[in-house]
Amino acid sequence: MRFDIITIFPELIHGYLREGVLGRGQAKGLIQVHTWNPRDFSDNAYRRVDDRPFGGGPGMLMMAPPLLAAIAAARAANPGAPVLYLSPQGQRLQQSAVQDFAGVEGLILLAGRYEGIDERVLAEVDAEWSIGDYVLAGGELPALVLMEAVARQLPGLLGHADSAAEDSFADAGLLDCPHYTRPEVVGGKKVPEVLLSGDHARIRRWRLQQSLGRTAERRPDVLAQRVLSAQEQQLLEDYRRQDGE
Ligand SMILES: Nc1nonc1C(=O)N1CCN(Cc2ccccn2)CC1
Repeated sequence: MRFDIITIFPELIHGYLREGVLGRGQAKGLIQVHTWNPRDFSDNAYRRVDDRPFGGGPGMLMMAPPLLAAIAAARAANPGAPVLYLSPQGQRLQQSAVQDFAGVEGLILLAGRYEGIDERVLAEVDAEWSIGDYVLAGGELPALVLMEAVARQLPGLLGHADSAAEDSFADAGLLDCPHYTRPEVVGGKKVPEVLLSGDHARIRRWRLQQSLGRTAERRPDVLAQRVLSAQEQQLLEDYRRQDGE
């Protein structure tokens, strides 16, 4: 899968790509990442990419011509890839969209800076996406968040094949269950005995029950989006009863 990132800070992207799952994905040839710097497409000697907003107002905006030229170059290198603009005005990125993106050949991500971009650039943007209702300094982190979430879904990218499939949100929208590892006792707290039982069916049931209970307690909005099976309803009732004890 090929990602083309349009950014005036390519090092913010390449620096992060040297480590972790994205770095390994590049090394394995599972993903290719290219950056395009609008400054390289600026038609003035100062490589200017921003200017004051018409109508006044604080801050600067990214000018359209360098961005449009960078988008055209990215499209030529990544034909058919949708152009996504990361911005607080976008639709909220959820795991369902991440899984859909994992199925495409390529993505072009536009990382904005300053107070935003000239509105006329949006004629070349297929969709706007937000990683959350807060305002960052630029779109590079959101682009990396989207890329990493998508890359984790690519077959062969993660060490343990199941880990992406077992992602809590990938498990049809439940929060993750508690996890434990050695030592068995920490601060007087023991590992739940079910996890030491070797009874894998019982362990699976316990983990599902914990995920259901946690989701009900912390994210009832997420649980409301899921139709529970009879077994899941029973597990959740038992969880609530134990919790109430
Ligand atoms: N939250 C987010 N989820 O995606 N992107 C963000 C985000 O905060 N940012 C910071 C501002 N940038 C520039 C900007 C400013 C105003 C309007 C449009 N663009 C975009 C990326």
